[in-house]
Amino acid sequence: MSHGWGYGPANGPDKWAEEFPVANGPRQSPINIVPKEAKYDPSLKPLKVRYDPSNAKGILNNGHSFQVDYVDDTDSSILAGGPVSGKYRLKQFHFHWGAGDDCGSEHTVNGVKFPCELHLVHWNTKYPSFGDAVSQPDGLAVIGVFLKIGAANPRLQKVLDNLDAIKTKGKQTTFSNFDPKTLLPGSLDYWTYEGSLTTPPLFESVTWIVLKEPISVSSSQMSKFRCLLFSAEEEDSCNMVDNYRPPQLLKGRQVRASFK
Ligand SMILES: NS(=O)(=O)N=C1NCCCN1
Ligand SMILES: [Zn+2]
Repeated sequence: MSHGWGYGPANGPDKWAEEFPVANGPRQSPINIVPKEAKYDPSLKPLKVRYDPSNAKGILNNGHSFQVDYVDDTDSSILAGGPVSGKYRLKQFHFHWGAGDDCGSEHTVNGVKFPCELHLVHWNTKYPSFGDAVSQPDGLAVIGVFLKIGAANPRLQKVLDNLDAIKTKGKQTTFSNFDPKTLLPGSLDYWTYEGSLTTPPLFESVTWIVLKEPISVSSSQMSKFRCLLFSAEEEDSCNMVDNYRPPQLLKGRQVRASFK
């Protein structure tokens, strides 16, 4: 690829394998989840999630999405239990969304796309850092949460209120005192499978934990996501929309359910 990866016709998901051949690997993400084909696993533990709001550090337009970064030098914001062994530290959360309310999520359920999907990215503390963990087969655990059009979400709005300050690629601003647990639905029932990063370098290092229950977002709130730009301040403007990879082949993987 003569230019960086992205989501356009010249540098989008269909082209990623040219620079990142693992794109055609055996455990790529996202996938289409078929609930009737997911096996209930009674040995799966409940998810344990505890975040310290004071660990919130900043919010960044990285040119592909926007992310909220967390201080991860202690075990104060942790995911444990569920399908993972040990403790995974929260690194950041970000979203994927569509140009309209009819698409945008990366995972799908029975082929249904949601308008947006939240990813909370955690790394395995058996490794010294995120950078070390990101390429290990048990290095990351990402919680995926679907957003469904409905009532405006006041907890999400606290994040969206900061997007005007990071409109263009590379812009960042401080973002403090935010507990991402407030973005989770009431039920922590989940599907889980072994997969990958959904963006380059597409490392096959992710234990995916996709929550069954969506959270709400209003159509007006979705419009705020779409005001962000893929482009930098001095470049021609390109709206940040459709920043999602489509579902990939399951290649024999089992999807397990934490619920009956
Ligand atoms: N969408 S994803 O699978 O979370 N992909 C990621 N890539 C870079 C590091 C964080 N996450
Ligand atoms: Zn993601």
